[in-house]
Amino acid sequence: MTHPIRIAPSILAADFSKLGQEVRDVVDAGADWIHLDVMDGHFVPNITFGPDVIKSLRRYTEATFDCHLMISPADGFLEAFAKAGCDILTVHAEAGPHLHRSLQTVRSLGKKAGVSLNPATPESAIEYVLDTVDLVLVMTVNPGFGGQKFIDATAEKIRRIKAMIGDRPIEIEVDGGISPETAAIPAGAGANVLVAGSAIFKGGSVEAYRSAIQAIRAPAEKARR
Ligand SMILES: O=C(CO)[C@@H](O)[C@H](O)COP(=O)(O)O
Ligand SMILES: [Fe+2]
Repeated sequence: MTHPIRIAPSILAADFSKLGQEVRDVVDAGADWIHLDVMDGHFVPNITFGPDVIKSLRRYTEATFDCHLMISPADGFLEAFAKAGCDILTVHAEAGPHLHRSLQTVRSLGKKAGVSLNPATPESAIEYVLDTVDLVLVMTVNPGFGGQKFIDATAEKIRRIKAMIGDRPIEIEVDGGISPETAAIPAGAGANVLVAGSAIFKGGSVEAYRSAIQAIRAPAEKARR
């Protein structure tokens, strides 16, 4: 199944003092989804924000809220993130012992279920949950921080996941180190959702966001298969 290329700016790199305006601006600039990085200081060595912040951002746009939960365990918070207005809830395969249950819970809350893999986790970790997910998020850096370098070895993992998925309607997302220079690598391997934080928000204006989004989208669309 062919999905469109989607660009999902990560607000981790936005100006936190005016997050609502940043979300509005990046949607005006052509963002398809808004990527929200939730970090707990336990699963990853950084802390960001929780459901209350997401709920307050929901007022600024109707764009899809793509919530990347870097929290462990995640299950006790899924309902709160669903109620806050997340459309996609992605849990890490490494975050808890009952991945299948977490994904079932997300779907029972009426949300799209995503599963994410750290760079060191093999694709076999998600083999038995593929019928329970709408999205696979392949981390192309180690989670926790923006501004890191894209890990080239992840391209092979994306190709393998694409083959495993077959004709299921699952989207493949990549996250970390995505820029105009690297975007063609994951797109050529089979990813269709590209998260980018620093490469988009470093511009600081709607016009700069628009050209950064286009500079990522163009090579990805050219490379995609
Ligand atoms: O989940 C994460 C980091 O853990 C990401 O979503 C980053 O926010 C991506 O930032 P850049 O690598 O694009 O700067
Ligand atoms: Fe992320």
